Amino acid sequence: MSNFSSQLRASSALIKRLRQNRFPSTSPAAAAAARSFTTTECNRPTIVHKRSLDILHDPWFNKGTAFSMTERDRLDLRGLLPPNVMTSDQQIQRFMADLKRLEVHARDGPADPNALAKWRILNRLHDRNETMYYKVLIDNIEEYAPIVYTPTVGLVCQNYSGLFRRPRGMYFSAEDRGEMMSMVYNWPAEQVDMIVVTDGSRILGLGDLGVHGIGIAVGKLDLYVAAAGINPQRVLPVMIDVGTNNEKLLKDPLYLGLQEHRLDGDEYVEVIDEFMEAVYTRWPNVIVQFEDFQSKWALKLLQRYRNSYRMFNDDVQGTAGVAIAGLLGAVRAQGRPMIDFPKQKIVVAGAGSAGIGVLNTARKTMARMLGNNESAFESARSQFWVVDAKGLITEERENIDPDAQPFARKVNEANRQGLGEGASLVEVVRQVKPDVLLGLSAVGGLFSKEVLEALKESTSTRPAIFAMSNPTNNAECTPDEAFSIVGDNVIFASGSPFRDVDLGNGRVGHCNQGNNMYLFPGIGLGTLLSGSRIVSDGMLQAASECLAAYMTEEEVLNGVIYPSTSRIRDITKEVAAAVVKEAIIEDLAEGYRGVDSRELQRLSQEEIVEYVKNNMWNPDYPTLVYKED
Ligand SMILES: NC(=O)c1ccc[n+]([C@@H]2O[C@H](COP(=O)([O-])OP(=O)(O)OC[C@H]3O[C@@H](n4cnc5c(N)ncnc54)[C@H](O)[C@@H]3O)[C@@H](O)[C@H]2O)c1
Ligand SMILES: O=C(O)C[C@H](O)C(=O)O
Ligand SMILES: [Mg+2]
Repeated sequence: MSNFSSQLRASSALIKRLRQNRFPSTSPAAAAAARSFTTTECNRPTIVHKRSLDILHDPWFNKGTAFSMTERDRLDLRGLLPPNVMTSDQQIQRFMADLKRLEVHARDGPADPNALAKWRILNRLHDRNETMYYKVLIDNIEEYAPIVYTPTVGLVCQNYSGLFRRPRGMYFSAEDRGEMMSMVYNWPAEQVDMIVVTDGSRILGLGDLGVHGIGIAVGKLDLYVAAAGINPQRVLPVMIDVGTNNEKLLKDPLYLGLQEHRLDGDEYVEVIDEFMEAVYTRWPNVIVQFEDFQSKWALKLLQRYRNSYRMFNDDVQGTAGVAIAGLLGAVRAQGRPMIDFPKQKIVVAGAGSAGIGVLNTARKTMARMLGNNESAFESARSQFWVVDAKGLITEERENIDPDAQPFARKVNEANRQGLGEGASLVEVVRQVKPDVLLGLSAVGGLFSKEVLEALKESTSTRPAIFAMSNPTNNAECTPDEAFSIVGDNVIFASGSPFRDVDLGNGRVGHCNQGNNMYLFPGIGLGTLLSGSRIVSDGMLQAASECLAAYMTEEEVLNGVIYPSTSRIRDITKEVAAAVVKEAIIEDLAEGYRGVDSRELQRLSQEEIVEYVKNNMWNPDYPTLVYKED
């Protein structure tokens, strides 16, 4: 508890913080410093140590037909390319014409039957010319995020053995024990800023996909580049292959990973420890994002590493922040102030790492609003009803998961509501009449007609449904079902993208995408640019509050509680700036590159945003200059 209280002391009241500018006005010297250390790197030529075909086959440096004639001469490329020098815009037009051919017979949107074919075309571009790939992605993020990221990335992981062409990222397997410290030097980049690592044990809601889960790390890092502007030469997707418990993969002769059951217990932890030591030895400043580890390990590994390494778990912490921002938006959408959040009755279906992450953070947020003390923390507990595969969790539950224990309903209290241990979701919704129904269960269709009918009796003027499980088929319900059964007034968010619903008479039922993509890129970028050695609770809270405050009053009243993906680069910049600010306030910011902590302290709020913006990579071709090794 004392730890919690000190976090609370470190941060002032939620509402106040949302709009507060706690930074002193800037001195001319600080402003000049901000300008000088934000010079972008892309103006400088890039030195390369290869020429000729080696350049064309290197996606980091290849420009294809956009190599100018002088550059072709300088790099021994004359005659190796068609003679017409193209601009990068012309290249993109040519590429897009090819990509769009697939759309002639396609329904657009998430159920696009050509999604996998589009992924292949984009992946081939990624393999041969990274700059152009990210330009296409950034300029068309709304259209292609669902291809390179959720939901198509799930399909890619499921079909990875057939789709695999060139490797991307690094694989550390149980067979590599004792070798990782040297293996890590096989990666060609001297500098790595961001690693996304998975062990493939719980990919989206698709279960254990073993080594094929590498696709999720690649997809997350695509967003790091596209949304956060992390330099693509400084990202590293990692798969830790400790085996798989997926019986189909164990028997599949075409499976690409270790065909043995997963390591467990101390043996498992030793592998992850060795990996962490190796990557932090080579790249002491790297940030490691843990992704799609099964819940059994996700929370334990987070506790193990979070105070000693610069790391976070996206499914636990990123998801929690996105959910809180959405929950606060849902309160505002009812025409009530955010401070009413502690009055919300919330039913959560799913008590895995994602559900528990949301519950812990929501409870702390309520407690802060209620007065930041133990009794506030205790009273916040009673706002949650948690249902897992065995039904309502009460204190009567045998062998209760210690992480779910704090949310078990007291038996007397549950009985008074006509509920008992293991009560079904529909019974719970009927009796509780919640304001919010939030799903992180990975069970598609869990919010059945019966459950949604029961939600019609909600005591809220505007009930909210968060069907957050991924990919599309795992969503607890669709927006069509939500609006048609519960009513036009409902607030709806889903983890995977769905189309808005036509409610007739020109009215639209808005489908929000409640996905951790709105936070993890900004958390990573903000941590990087602040130089904080850890990712603190305060930094995560600042990220979440920034997302909550991003939506205007008018938007939330119209049921829009998350921004559209087309704004993801802007929201990520703001989130990163909020994270940098919080790191400065908490005295965690040690600086980044030429910028030391004192210089960071002197920056005004606007300058921090500028600092972040100027350090975001843009997909422009640099001039290449050859030098011998
Ligand atoms: N939208 C997002 O940003 C986001 C972020 C993280 C995770 N997720 C999604 O959340 C889902 C869960 O992730 P996790 O790591 O917590 O998984 P998990 O498998 O560890 O947890 C699933 C939980 O759901 C419960 N459950 C299963 N069947 C149920 C039922 N019939 N009724 C109620 N509860 C039931 C299980 O008992 C368990 O507690 C996945 O689909 C994942 O894609 C979404
Ligand atoms: O990957 C996503 O789309 C969100 C989340 O991290 C998940 O595991 O479902
Ligand atoms: Mg995930």
